[in-house]
Amino acid sequence: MRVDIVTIFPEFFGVLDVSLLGRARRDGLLELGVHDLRQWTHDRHRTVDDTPYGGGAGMVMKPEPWGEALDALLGDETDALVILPTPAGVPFTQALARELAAESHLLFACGRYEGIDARVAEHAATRARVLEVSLGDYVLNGGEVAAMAMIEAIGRLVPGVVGNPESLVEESHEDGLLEHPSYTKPQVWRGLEVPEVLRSGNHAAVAAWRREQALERTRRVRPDLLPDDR
Ligand SMILES: COc1ccc2nc(C(=O)O)sc2c1
Repeated sequence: MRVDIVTIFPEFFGVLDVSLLGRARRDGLLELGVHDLRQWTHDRHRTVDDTPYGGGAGMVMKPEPWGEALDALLGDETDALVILPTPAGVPFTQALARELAAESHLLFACGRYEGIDARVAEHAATRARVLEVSLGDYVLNGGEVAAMAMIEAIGRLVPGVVGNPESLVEESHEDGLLEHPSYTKPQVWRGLEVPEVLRSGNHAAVAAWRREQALERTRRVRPDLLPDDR
C-alpha cells in the first residue's frame, strides 16, 4: 500500500518512521510520502489560505495549491482514494479501517483553518474516489491528527504489518464488542488476583469467560454497539 499525505505541517508525520509502521516501511509493506502543500504555491509568501466568500470567521484553504498537489501526486492514476479528514465526514470505524486496508493507494489531504475550498473535493471526484472522514464528534485544529490516527489504524491491518495476525482478531470493535480484560504475571498484585479461570488451562472455559466479559463490558460502556437482543 502507498500512502501520500499532503499537509502544511509535514514535520508532524516524522513519528511514522518509528514502531510498527516504521518497520513496515522498511519491509516494503507500506510506502509513505509526506508532502508540504506549500511546494505548490508560487508567491513570495507561499500563501495557502484566503478569506471566506460570504464572510465569517477564519480563513479557507485556497484551491490552486491543492489542485496542483493532486495533479502531481495522482497523475493519470484512477484507482487512488483521496481521504479528506473533516468534522463533516463519515465516522471512522474499525470496519472502515479494514476496508481501507485493502486499498493500493491512499492520499490524505490534511486541511487547516476553516477547511479546504469545497471545489477541491468536487474536482478531485472527477479523477479519483473521494471520502470525507471524521475521527469522531469533536473538532480538531486540522486534519493531521485525524490522518495520523487513521494511518495507524489502517496500516496495522495491512497483511504482514502485524507479526501475529491472531492479535488483530481479539481486539475491541473487531467482533462488534469491546475486548475482554487482560492479565499477566504476577498472579497476585497488591492483593488483586488474576481470575482463576484464566489459570485453569481449560481453553473452552477461558473462551467462554472472555466472551462473557466482553459482552458485560460492552453492555456497561457501549450499549449502543449491541443489537437489541444481546
Ligand atoms: C480544517 O481541517 C480540519 C479541522 C478540524 C478537523 N476535525 C477532524 C475530526 O476528525 O475531528 S478532521 C479536521 C480537519
